[in-house]
Amino acid sequence: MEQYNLNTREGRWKHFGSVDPIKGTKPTVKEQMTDLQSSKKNFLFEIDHVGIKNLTYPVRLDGYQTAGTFSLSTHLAKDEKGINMSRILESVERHYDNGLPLDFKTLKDVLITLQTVMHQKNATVDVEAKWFFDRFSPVTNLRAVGHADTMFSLTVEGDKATQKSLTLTAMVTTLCPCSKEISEYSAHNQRGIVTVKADFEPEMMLPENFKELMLEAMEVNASSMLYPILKRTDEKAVTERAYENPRFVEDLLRLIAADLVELDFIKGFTVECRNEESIHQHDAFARLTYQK
Ligand SMILES: Nc1nc2c(ncn2[C@@H]2O[C@H](COP(=O)(O)OP(=O)(O)OP(=O)(O)O)[C@@H](O)[C@H]2O)c(=O)[nH]1
Repeated sequence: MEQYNLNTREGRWKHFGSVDPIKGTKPTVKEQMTDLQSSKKNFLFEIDHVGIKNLTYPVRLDGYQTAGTFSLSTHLAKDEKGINMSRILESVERHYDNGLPLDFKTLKDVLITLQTVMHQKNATVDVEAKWFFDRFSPVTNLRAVGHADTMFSLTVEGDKATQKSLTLTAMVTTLCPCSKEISEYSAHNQRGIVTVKADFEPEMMLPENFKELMLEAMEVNASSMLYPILKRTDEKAVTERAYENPRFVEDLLRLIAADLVELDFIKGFTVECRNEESIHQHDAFARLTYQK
């Protein structure tokens, strides 16, 4: 059996079974390599979306650097075999600045770059990321960091956006009206998860605080909001507020919808409320879609 020098990395690798590369016959220089993706003939179908999913990349949202999960794609014409996928990351990198700024303007710039380098007629991005913001306790006014989940979604064709939406997911408290009504004391309550997907006019400027306005509609209509820090005076306040504002999952859904109807920059929405029931093992939910 061959003896290797175990005092070197290479020797140890061979000792553990690594072998030398073979003398290959295929080109090693890019210009001589076949570019299969760029072959042209009738490939039967055009493709609506082809690209990458589950790309984790740093984003910057309202002063916080956080992790974004990206899906990026383009159209593909019928006579083209494949896209050049490496160009997707190159397009993101071109707009990267200590994290990709997570706003519709930057996403549009990325998509225009992507569409151009791919020579395709449109491009789409979905980015999911945590949104962190200041949250002050209701009585003691102590600052701490709260969060909600976002998904920014955008499509461009040429230099115009053709689809633009934001999905926000936030947690709230709901106190059961039925339980309050029938019980001698107390009322059961639960953590509710509210998701709103708001569609915007693709080329319309949004108010600077569009995320805050949507989040406010989702939180203030609940029995109580959630806070990172609560001292005893705060805890008393949120407990009593919840008791004063009981909500079925249907109530919360309809009250949020009424607020969203009043937000002019939203042209249509889907809202879903899901209560993690504290007296059941299952959840309660309600959902509605509305076009203005
Ligand atoms: N189209 C396509 N590409 C894939 C697939 N799976 C992996 N790849 C990618 O193929 C890429 C390499 O191809 P290209 O991006 O075309 O590389 P290239 O031709 O050297 O790049 P350019 O110089 O920009 O043309 C790698 O980034 C792989 O991730 C697939 O199913 N379809």
